[in-house]
Amino acid sequence: MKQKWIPAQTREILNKYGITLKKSLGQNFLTDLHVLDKIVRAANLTETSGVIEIGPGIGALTEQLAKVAKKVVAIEIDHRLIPVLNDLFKETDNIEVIHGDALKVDLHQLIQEHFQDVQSLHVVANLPYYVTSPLITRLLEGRLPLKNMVLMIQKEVADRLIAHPGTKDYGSLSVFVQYFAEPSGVARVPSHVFVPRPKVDSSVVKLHIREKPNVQVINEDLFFRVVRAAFGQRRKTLLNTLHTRLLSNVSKTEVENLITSAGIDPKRRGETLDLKEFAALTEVIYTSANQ
Ligand SMILES: C[S@@+](CC[C@H](N)C(=O)[O-])C[C@H]1O[C@@H](n2cnc3c(N)ncnc32)[C@H](O)[C@@H]1O
Repeated sequence: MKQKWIPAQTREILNKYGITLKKSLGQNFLTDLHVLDKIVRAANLTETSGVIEIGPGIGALTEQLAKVAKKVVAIEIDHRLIPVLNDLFKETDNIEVIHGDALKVDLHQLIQEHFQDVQSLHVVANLPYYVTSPLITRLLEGRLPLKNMVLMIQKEVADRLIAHPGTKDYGSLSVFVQYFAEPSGVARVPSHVFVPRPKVDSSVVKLHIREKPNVQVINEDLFFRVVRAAFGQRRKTLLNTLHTRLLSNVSKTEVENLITSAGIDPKRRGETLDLKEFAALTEVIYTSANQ
């Protein structure tokens, strides 16, 4: 049966299977074909694309993705939804439903097993809000062979992903995401298109995965430690926060000299630095520690 993905029908499916939605799993289901279509179009899928969907719910987005992509593999944590998805898609041969936790599933293995025959790979999801940051981190850090990710997330988090240096939303998550990807906003989504309505506003963002990271860094682990330290105390100068949070084993004057030698004013605040400046800072710290 073709679904219309309107609220009444979503409730009907849930009633039929005796499912009450769990807030703890971020279960706010999309019930608007226009929004679903916007998400799918943003991913630039073709008939040779593979899609990993996280949290298919009762399959609203899954169905639209499968109409354009070669194959969709959808990972759903809630076992109660698996029979719903299997029933809905029993006649659709390019959708595979996996019961599992997207934070734990071995995604490299999943790609090996399911996506040998695709020309581009995408992650598309209306993400459960409680795992947004850990999931984005896992997907990017894993260096999966992705072309892009199109994600519906909480508006506040979306604003952080695309934020520029010196703005209130710019933080370590912005730097992390912008290191691996080029993020852009796709759409604001009003809460009334979900069943049930979430308390927060939502946005769709697209992360175009970079072939190489945005900047070259001498040591990635140190780079991200420098970034986290720099944002650790937002109202303090870079000098104070780096001395307190990362370089307490050397004198303040030495920290000051290091920052200056990276071409940065030690009195600036950490949240004004761009990725190139964080990379330069990492280099001087790394070099001085390894002399
Ligand atoms: C916001 S709903 C989206 C549902 C559907 N894609 C839609 O757009 O209507 C999030 C879905 O993710 C599932 N989920 C929550 N945590 C998960 C996890 N760790 N791994 C996989 N799925 C998860 C929930 O059960 C729910 O079905």
